[in-house]
Amino acid sequence: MGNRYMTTNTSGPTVPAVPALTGTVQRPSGMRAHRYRPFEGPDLPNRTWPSRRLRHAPLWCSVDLRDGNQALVEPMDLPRKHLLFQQLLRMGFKEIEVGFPSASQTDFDFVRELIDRDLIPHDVTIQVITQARAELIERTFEAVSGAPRAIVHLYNSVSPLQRQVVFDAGRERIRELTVDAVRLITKLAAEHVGGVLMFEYSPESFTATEPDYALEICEAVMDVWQPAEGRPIIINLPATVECTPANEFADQVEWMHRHLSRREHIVLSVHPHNDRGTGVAAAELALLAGADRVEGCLFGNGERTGNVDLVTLGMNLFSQGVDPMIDFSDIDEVRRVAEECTQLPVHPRHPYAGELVYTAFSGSHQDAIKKGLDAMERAAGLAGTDLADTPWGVPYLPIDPKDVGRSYEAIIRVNSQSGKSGVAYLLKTEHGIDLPRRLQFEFSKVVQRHSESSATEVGSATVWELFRAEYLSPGDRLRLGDAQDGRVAVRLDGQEHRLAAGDGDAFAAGLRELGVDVQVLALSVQPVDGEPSSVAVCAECTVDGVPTWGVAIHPDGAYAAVSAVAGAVDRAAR
Ligand SMILES: CC(=O)SCCNC(=O)CCNC(=O)[C@H](O)C(C)(C)COP(=O)(O)OP(=O)(O)OC[C@H]1O[C@@H](n2cnc3c(N)ncnc32)[C@H](O)[C@@H]1OP(=O)(O)O
Ligand SMILES: CC(C)C(=O)C(=O)O
Ligand SMILES: [Mg+2]
Repeated sequence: MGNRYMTTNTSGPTVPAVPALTGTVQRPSGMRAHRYRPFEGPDLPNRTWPSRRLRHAPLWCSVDLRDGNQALVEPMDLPRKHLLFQQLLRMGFKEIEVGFPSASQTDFDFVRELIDRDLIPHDVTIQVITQARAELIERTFEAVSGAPRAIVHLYNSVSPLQRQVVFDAGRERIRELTVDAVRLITKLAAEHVGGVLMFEYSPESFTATEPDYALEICEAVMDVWQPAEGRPIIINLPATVECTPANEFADQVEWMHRHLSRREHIVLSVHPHNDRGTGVAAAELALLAGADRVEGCLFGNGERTGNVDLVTLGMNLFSQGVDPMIDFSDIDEVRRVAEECTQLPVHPRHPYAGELVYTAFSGSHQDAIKKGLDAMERAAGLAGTDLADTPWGVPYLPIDPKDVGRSYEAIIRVNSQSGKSGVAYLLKTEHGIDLPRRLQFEFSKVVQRHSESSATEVGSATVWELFRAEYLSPGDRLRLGDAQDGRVAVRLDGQEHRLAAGDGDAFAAGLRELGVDVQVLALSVQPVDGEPSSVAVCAECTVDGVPTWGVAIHPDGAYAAVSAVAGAVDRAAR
């Protein structure tokens, strides 16, 4: 059965959608959609990628120092390149494209410094890119001379559009140009002094290229390089401009994966960009479709809308219980270094790393998070395990912020969208006071009134000030004095008395004898950390038949109970 909302099929024209159920009729926008055509990918009726699952991390290659760098307003200078390189090493990247040394003196010098100053760990491979032009290839080999492990990465665009408008050449000519470049690289690689030299080929604009031609050109490249045991080749399939939905990219990758010869000697790599905003999805589906390796940048820096974001990709694996093989445990430091090197801010809502992504303002989210965290603590206590090793299950928080080096401090922030639980969470975590549920309702209205009138966020210091002003500051009707010999001094409506101070109930009985209509419904008592350690008492009372709360904090528990009841009477008169 067809999808009732479908507006096109692959062969027919676009027709306006007419959703039958809601009665809504959508009108054509008048935008010039007729100028654009979908790219026709390979026909792959028996695709296998949809039923696969990602169970392990791919090989990662950071291209921050090349593709990310070439997209910056001010490309990185040497100190910034070193800073980012060191950060990538700390995170555990083992393949790092460090530049385009034939294109810029800075990149050339950077590669030379890495090699000459012995800055490349023995298990790390640097990668350098070059166009298919002899003088640029020769200069590239000069740059990597003496490198212990290096990948020379050759690219040239093979799409029909670029063949026509950039190179003014047909398929044959482009293949010759490519093969000539690979011959030169093969020769220079054989002469390479130093260590291991590997080769990567990218048919640039792969996603906009006829599949049979992309395959033909990769086969021609391999005929020259002759990949074999111990002599692999990296075939990198770039979505230079992301121009297909992620599922179609997956089809393209699976098609290549199945058709490439010598597959066992190929590291099949993908290089997604993010023009449609689906770079991460494209990379994930490409891995299901047979790719072994992903090239991308931290936080999705790169040309236009960026390269695929390696942080999101890696953390997506992590959140499914798969070790990403990259260390994101200090995400704020990674973000700080990336921002310093690229001079680009990371969005506050950036997945896993943005300033606001572990923060809830809205009441129902805060309530669920608070309950989830409480349940986690109980579960850890019952199992006798460390909270950090307890299976994670907190609503609205896909991962434990502590796993990326964040604290719980910013999880709940209060504004006019917040409810009782957020306010209660702040009082509990910042001041150690666990409000009884009905008091949470009462006090959250005080906070709500304040946030609506100020139209701002209410920080935890303000919540505490509001709490003190509401519950802990004496008013005019009833004030307590010293307690002595089981009795407490009271000033009620301007008259001095001494009443029994045994507990809240006895004190309330004394007040009733003085004509105050007060009943104690419940007293909640809890210890509060501090110097000296104190007791907090929340007294649920009725005064003149009206439910009213009083709160007191005091080192002496009995005095705190009396004081809380006095507070309720005093508040009722305000
Ligand atoms: C998708 C990608 O990210 S690819 C990487 C792109 N990165 C960069 O371009 C950053 C660094 N680039 C540069 O500094 C320069 O472009 C250089 C040094 C590589 C070349 O500079 P120039 O010779 O001045 O050429 P220009 O910058 O105008 O590049 C266009 C020329 O390169 C040719 N070209 C583009 N790509 C390739 C390629 N992969 N192989 C061979 N020639 C190519 C074009 O056909 C054009 O040649 P033409 O002038 O004869 O028509
Ligand atoms: C792999 C290279 C050439 C690239 O950056 C791209 O095609 O996007
Ligand atoms: Mg790119």
